Amino acid sequence: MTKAARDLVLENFAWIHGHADVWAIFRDATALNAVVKALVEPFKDGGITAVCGVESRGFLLGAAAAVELGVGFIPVRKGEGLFPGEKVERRAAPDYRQQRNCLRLQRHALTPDDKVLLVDDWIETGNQAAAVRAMVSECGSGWAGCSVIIDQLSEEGRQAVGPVQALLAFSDLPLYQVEEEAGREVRPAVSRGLNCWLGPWRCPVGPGGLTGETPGHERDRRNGDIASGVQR
Ligand SMILES: O=P(O)(O)OC[C@H]1O[C@H](OP(=O)(O)OP(=O)(O)O)[C@H](O)[C@@H]1O
Ligand SMILES: Nc1ncnc2[nH]cnc12
Repeated sequence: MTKAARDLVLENFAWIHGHADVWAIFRDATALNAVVKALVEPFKDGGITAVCGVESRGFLLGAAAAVELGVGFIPVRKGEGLFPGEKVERRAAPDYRQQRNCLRLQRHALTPDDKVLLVDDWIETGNQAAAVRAMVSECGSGWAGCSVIIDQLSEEGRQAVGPVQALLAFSDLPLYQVEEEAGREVRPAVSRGLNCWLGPWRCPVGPGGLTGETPGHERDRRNGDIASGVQR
């Protein structure tokens, strides 16, 4: 019997230092194949004309989903990379790491005849998806919704992104075993990830203090524990 996509996701998913390693799912040929097929299945007869994907995990999954659906792929760039032609742009509201991304889509990629499906690995605040939806709408195209591996949306976030199909809910993921990874007892293994980055920090030490970015300092949102001692 063929293993279900969600089982293969759970088999391959890993936490590394509190961060979700979704890339591990893509490394496994069987998991990747099953996941892509499962992501598009609910939309097979939905009249989708294009799949959108947000850089970078969304590029990989979105392009594979587009091939599976037999439609083209529309990239939404998040970085500064070269992207020829006229663009539609949105500064998305903060993502799950409190970062504000400038999302860009090529204006000529969409027409009013299009009906777009956004494919991504994970949706949390929904702010990237909401920004993509707004850009698609600005082009006059239709919106089918989102297909993702992991759904971590709040009810409020869900309103903004339209119908969402997911292979797993966030609560289906294994817990992150903090003390196992550290090899010593640090605190109870209660967390389902430390993915909320604190972003810019300020240390009130020395003349004028110090500032910087602390991607390595994360907060466990589940129990509100500041793991690094750095304050937001
Ligand atoms: O629902 P939101 O809070 O808006 O976040 C969703 C986005 O977060 C992840 O990307 P990430 O920023 O981690 O970039 P990556 O794909 O380059 O790893 C994920 O692939 C989504 O695109
Ligand atoms: N908690 C999370 N970990 C990894 N990628 C994500 N994308 C959205 N939320 C995420």
